[in-house]
Amino acid sequence: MSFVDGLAPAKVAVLGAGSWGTTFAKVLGDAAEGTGRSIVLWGRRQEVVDQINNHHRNPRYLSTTALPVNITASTDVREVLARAELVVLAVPAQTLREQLRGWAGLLAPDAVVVSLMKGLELGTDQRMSQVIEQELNLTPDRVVVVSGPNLAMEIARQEPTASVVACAAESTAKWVAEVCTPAYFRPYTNDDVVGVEIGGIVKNVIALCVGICEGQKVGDNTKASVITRGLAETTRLALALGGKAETLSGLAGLGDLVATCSSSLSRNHTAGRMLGEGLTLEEVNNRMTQTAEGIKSGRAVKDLAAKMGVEMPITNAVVGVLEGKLTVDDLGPLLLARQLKSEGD
Ligand SMILES: NC(=O)C1=CN([C@@H]2O[C@H](COP(=O)(O)OP(=O)(O)OC[C@H]3O[C@@H](n4cnc5c(N)ncnc54)[C@H](O)[C@@H]3O)[C@@H](O)[C@H]2O)C=CC1
Ligand SMILES: O=C(CO)COP(=O)(O)O
Repeated sequence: MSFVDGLAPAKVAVLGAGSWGTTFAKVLGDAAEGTGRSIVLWGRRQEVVDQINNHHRNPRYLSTTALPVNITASTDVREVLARAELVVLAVPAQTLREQLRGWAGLLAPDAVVVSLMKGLELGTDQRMSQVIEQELNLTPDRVVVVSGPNLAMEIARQEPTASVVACAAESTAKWVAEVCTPAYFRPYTNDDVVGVEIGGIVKNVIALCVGICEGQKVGDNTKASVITRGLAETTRLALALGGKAETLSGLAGLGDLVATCSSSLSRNHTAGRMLGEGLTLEEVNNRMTQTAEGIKSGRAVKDLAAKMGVEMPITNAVVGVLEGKLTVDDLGPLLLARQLKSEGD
């Protein structure tokens, strides 16, 4: 198998044909041009799969993007996973464990698994790489996380973007980075899987808060304050879990936080804005057609931080709003009334 012998994979499976799964398949497909490598997408809906196979498009998620011809799709996960040396996972975080239980026996024996997901599992407070290791019985050297300022729509338009490919084993991270490097996408490797995942998870919660600010029509000082203090609490959690501070000041930390908190393309930012405008969470959920991970992961982050003894006031306040214990108008006064402290604490 190629991971073992160092050769690039001949087949890559991407499970999840939503916004990011489809876009990342395009990244892989463009990078594979002229190599003979095939990219096979698994989707749940026959009409999505048919559109990809017959028209090289996924109009449900990426209406204007033409997909490379080396991408095919199927609803048959067995067929998609057969002989795939690299398996990329892009389903909503809270559904991953259950999905993996059905897929576990179908993976090729030496497959490397990549998580594109930015969520924390409710109830267990586990990161997606931990869920993958547990359910597929994989060692950390075969589990990779891709994360960074990666708004799918911009990448689908081939706008220059950098990202992070993280794995405990540098050789695996390099192996994966080499197959996802088309001209418009530049991955950097990193061995800090914890820091990379925590950066991607918590920025969604902070983006909900910045979205709330936007919905309330407060200005840039407030949003910059939330972003900066949001990064401080994200970094505290990552460090407590064994992550590195420099990861959080890199692409998967600050980079993703800035992209998500500033972009109207972000689903978390959009959901926050609607809350800030006065919609209830139920109304927001009814309007969302794509996954906004922060809505559910917020609670898991709060629980994990409490378990680790890490102070996360912005996360706690956002969860208070999501759970109906606080109104959006309570947020500012609550956060500002906290006891004064040193910026570095
Ligand atoms: N869209 C983006 O710009 C980015 C998304 N991500 C992350 O990627 C992950 C996936 O997000 P998107 O593709 O954007 O979401 P999406 O909402 O666009 O697509 C989710 C996909 O999962 C499928 N799905 C929904 N429920 C499912 C279930 N119960 N079992 C199996 N499949 C199910 C949907 O049919 C769809 O194909 C999330 O964790 C997100 O945070 C990360 C970076 C960028
Ligand atoms: O993770 C993302 C950008 O890096 C996408 O953010 P949203 O899930 O909020 O759209």
